[in-house]
Amino acid sequence: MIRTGIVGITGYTGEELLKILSKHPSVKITGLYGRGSSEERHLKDVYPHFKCLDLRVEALNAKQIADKCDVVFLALPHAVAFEVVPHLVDAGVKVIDLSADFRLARPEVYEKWYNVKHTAKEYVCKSVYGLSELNTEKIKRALLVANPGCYPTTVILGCVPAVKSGFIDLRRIIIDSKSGISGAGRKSAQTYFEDEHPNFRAYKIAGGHRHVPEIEQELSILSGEDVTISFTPHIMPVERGMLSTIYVDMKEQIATAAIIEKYREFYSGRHFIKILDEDVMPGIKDVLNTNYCEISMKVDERTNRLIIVSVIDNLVKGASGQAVQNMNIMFGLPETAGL
Ligand SMILES: NC(=O)C1=CN([C@@H]2O[C@H](COP(=O)(O)OP(=O)(O)OC[C@H]3O[C@@H](n4cnc5c(N)ncnc54)[C@H](OP(=O)(O)O)[C@@H]3O)[C@@H](O)[C@H]2O)C=CC1
Ligand SMILES: CC(=O)N[C@@H](CCC(=O)OP(=O)(O)O)C(=O)O
Repeated sequence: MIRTGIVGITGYTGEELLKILSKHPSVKITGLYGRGSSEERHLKDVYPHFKCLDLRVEALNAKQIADKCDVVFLALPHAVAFEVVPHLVDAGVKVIDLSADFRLARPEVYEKWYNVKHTAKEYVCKSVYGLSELNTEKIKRALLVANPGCYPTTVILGCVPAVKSGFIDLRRIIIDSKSGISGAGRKSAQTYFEDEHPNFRAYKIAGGHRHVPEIEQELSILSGEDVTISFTPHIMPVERGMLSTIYVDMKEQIATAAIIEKYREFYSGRHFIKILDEDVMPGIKDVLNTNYCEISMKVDERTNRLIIVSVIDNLVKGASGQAVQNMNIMFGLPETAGL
């Protein structure tokens, strides 16, 4: 059994990790860590609905975690884990970090977009960007996986076959994404439901969102060319789910059916990616509580633009589910184990 720890258990993604890992056939949960109280608490005092699990929540102590765990999931806000990661990685513990701290290859880019000093720069080059379907071989050998952001997961999976194919303009990709409120973390979600619900609005428009450099970095690596995007995120009035609509200009005329074929070939054998038939549109309900990403597309013949729609559950494929998929890959298990 893989001895597994979750840090940040009181948050949305920590809870989702526990939900998945407590039923995983190859996992024994050996550590749950939170803050708020330096005293150990029973899990059922944090989450009454997990009363069947006889587990305790402890205060974070990097050295103790390393002794008790083979793998640790970090479900903490950005910049909180800088002190923990080096300790765990140096002790040979595998780490899957759900924050953005190790996603951007250049620490100066991270510092600019996250407005915080990167204090574990030497670990950035040791990390692998954990988009499971695209970096499988590197993830197999990784000690530190930087789990992708939720918006980047829908967007990159939705457009990478087109981006790699050479038939689209890589400087004019327009992305319009909508996220359930859990994407903002538990405290912001509570504030939203108290003050705003059921509002629907855009935010951080015109290149203002920190997922812009992450998406551009990965699409540029995958295509071998500089990719530029326009990205507009929205909050939608549901707890979870994410839908991205991606508009790309085509350099030649290609029929929708031929593009769908290319996508199916690209993702052949990848269990969690479903390329839908022409004119079948995915909705967030179709993927809720699952690790699937469903993708649909159609060519707008009037404008010669390809329009792609990609949906996930932000807490599963967009965070904790993909993190477990990465753990499965790292430990040589079937990718679908526990999922
Ligand atoms: N929610 C989502 O859809 C996605 C989230 N992510 C990323 O995953 C990470 C976790 O997100 P999420 O679960 O939504 O966040 P939450 O805000 O719901 O949870 C954050 C967790 O971190 C703990 N925490 C906060 N500050 C500190 C601190 N200074 N020291 C120690 N612990 C702290 C919180 O404890 P306490 O309860 O005591 O405040 C809580 O357990 C973030 O980096 C997020 O950006 C990535 C993809 C999608
Ligand atoms: C709805 C909402 O507010 N979403 C968050 C997504 C942030 C997130 O999850 O950030 P990382 O994936 O980079 O950790 C936001 O836009 O800031």
